[in-house]
Amino acid sequence: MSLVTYLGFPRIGLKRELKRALESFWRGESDAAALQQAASELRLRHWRLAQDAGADVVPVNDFSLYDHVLDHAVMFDAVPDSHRAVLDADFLTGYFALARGLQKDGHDLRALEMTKWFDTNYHYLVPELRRGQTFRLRDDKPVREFIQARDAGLRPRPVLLGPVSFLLLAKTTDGSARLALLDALLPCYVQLLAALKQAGAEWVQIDEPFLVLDLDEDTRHAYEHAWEVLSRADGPKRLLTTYFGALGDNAAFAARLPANGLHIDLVRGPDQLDDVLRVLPSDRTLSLGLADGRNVWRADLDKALLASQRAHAQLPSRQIWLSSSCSLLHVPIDLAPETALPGAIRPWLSFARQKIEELRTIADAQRNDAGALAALAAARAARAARLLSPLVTRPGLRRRLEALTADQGTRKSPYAVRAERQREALRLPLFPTTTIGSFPQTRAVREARARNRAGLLSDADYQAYLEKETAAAVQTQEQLGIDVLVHGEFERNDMVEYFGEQLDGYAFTRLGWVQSYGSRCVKPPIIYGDVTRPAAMTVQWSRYAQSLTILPMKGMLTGPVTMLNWSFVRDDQPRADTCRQIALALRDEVLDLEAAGIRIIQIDEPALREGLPLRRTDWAAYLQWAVECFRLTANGVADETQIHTHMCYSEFNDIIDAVAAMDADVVSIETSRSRMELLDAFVRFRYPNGIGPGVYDIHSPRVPGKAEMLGLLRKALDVLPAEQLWVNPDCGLKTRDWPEVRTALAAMVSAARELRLGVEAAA
Ligand SMILES: Nc1nc2c(c(=O)[nH]1)N[C@@H](CNc1ccc(C(=O)N[C@@H](CCC(=O)N[C@@H](CCC(=O)N[C@@H](CCC(=O)O)C(=O)O)C(=O)O)C(=O)O)cc1)CN2
Ligand code: MET
Ligand SMILES: [Zn+2]
Repeated sequence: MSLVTYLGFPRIGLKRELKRALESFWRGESDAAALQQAASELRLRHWRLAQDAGADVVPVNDFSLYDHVLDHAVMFDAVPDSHRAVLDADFLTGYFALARGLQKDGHDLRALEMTKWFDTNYHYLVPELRRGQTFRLRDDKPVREFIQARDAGLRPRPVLLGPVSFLLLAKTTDGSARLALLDALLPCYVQLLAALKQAGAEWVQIDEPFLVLDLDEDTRHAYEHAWEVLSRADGPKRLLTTYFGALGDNAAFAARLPANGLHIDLVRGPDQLDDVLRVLPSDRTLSLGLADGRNVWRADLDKALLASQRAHAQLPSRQIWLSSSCSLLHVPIDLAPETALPGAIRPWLSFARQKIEELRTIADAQRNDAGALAALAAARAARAARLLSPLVTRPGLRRRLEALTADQGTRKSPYAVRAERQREALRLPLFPTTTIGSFPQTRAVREARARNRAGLLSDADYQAYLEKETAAAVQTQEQLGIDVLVHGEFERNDMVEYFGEQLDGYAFTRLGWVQSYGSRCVKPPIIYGDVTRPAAMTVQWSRYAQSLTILPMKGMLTGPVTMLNWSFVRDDQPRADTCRQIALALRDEVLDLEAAGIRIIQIDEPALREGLPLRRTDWAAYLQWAVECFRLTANGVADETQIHTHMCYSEFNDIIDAVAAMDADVVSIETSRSRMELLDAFVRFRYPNGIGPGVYDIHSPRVPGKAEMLGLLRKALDVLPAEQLWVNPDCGLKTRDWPEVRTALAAMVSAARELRLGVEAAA
């Protein structure tokens, strides 16, 4: 008999109920009790939904008010000293101060750094530790959520982030070794496991995703030691959970760690089942990650059934669990309300709820349940229809891809020649100022779009409204004295979804929200077929904005790699092939913008680094095609046309050659939170092209002053030639308000002007 379960569920709610509850609490419009009530209802609703879909056991403590890594840091009291007093005085105030900063009532607390959760578009908060850090169990959230589910009649399994993964996700502020803190941390886990057992937990799920990465000796020792200590605790049975890849060379090692069960990801690592069956001690439960927690396609149930049968045959006396590959956090909740999806495509898809139903089908098919066998046949037919569907292929595009030549990805002249031509054509001052693209997406802008979608605002009136906003943004930038303008992106719901909506081969959802960080969500569009561009997508807006000013107006596009990494991607061909198709569509857009008189074109690639494979052996191949795709998009233009790219959230040391190979004329990066640390990679590499290191942290409502920005720019000038330096914020300004933006940009422009005066005086 197989038991059906999953590793975690989306938290935000089908209608983003958690977002609304959080934002209303932050605005002071509702109190803590209302927020906790909303959270409690969401948890219960999601457990019941999973149970109704066929789950036998539901995870608990997968829920979080903001982020699960932050929850663990707070639970172990691993918070900066500066924040502890507020946390002691009022839990939620302290918790959100860590997540978002706190500038109120005499406090000036910064937020913890935010970074990518492995290779996903989810962001977690980075715990800050130091040598000699002490830990104590200051909260029992996993126990409370266990009790809530238990009392509601469910069979709950608490989820914890494992001790080694927790430390590896953290950073130390003094550069000391994180894993040296293991012995200080482990007693918290031992105490917590005892409390969970006492509350009645039979199993606990302990996530150790780092086991699918390359491990050094120290980390292996840490794993052995930690799991040895956990095995001696008087706690529930321990499921060692791995996901986001195959265990690979860590398979035997992970299988032998003292746990009672092992979970493996059979979507990212379909070939690892036999390896694991060979090395897994016979007393272990095996949890099979069969339903894809990272994508939205219906599973190949025949294949999944076979895997499950193979596991049963090899481990006849053992329990086999059928589960999701990873947490379902990264997929939308339910397909049922997506009535607007094309009828031909809907049957191909499976969201969180449907994935649990699929697992139920596999379990029931094993005992030849008639309903399950019928469902299996239906799933088989749907998959076959998808693979054969004429909607998926465009022969014309295939021919165009085959005819591609290398020179299409290469600029006509080398950078030095282009830079000279661009200097003549654009006549920009030294230290040119610009912004990254978006201006505030105010409630009014989003409401106008929602009303237009609902048919309450005509297309003409919506268009006029957007033109008015764009014109006002252009005027504001001119008044502020910015050198290279942007149109503001008011017409875009999101930098990926907006393009997806205009490309063929893409479908999009109404409620397919996926959490990106805290209360912020995205609706990743779904690439189901060959991607082509039926018509120009941005030319009208760029041309309109350029018509309002004599200053250069930047065209603004999302790059092919980011379009790929932030969409749900078809799984019937290599990702590289899909990326090349998007690159060709965007190349046409770039050339259309150039033909429309746009002299500077920015192609954003914030997700290029995020897509880097988790294993080093796979890096080169990925970077090869990712860079090739960017070049195919960007490099068809004349020497005089200036290509910018933008990357935020990037650690550049690993990819600096690739960034250089992209050969953009200017790259803007996020550097303000790290006080220009991220610039190091460019300096060490002697990166030759233009660089705009961000001087304004746009993730915080805090407004930096001129002196602060000047300080950052001088730091950059210490290591870079003046001709290379651009002046810009870290990223787009869509999440900010206008008053903050005006003040900050005015300060940014005067910082750049002062810098120019300094250079002239020195000359
Ligand atoms: N895809 C993607 N990934 C990314 C980023 C990004 O910009 N896009 N940026 C980085 C950080 N991540 C972010 C992710 C989301 C948001 C964000 O602001 N999201 C918005 C939603 C954006 C959106 O889709 N907006 C729609 C829908 C807006 C909406 O809620 N409308 C209301 C009505 C209007 C109202 O009353 O507010 C409704 O439909 O009910 C629109 O503008 O049309 C949010 O959560 O609030 C910001 C940063 C990394 N990853
Ligand atoms: N052009 C985009 C913007 O300004 C780039 C965002 S990168 C996450 O919003
Ligand atoms: Zn950005």
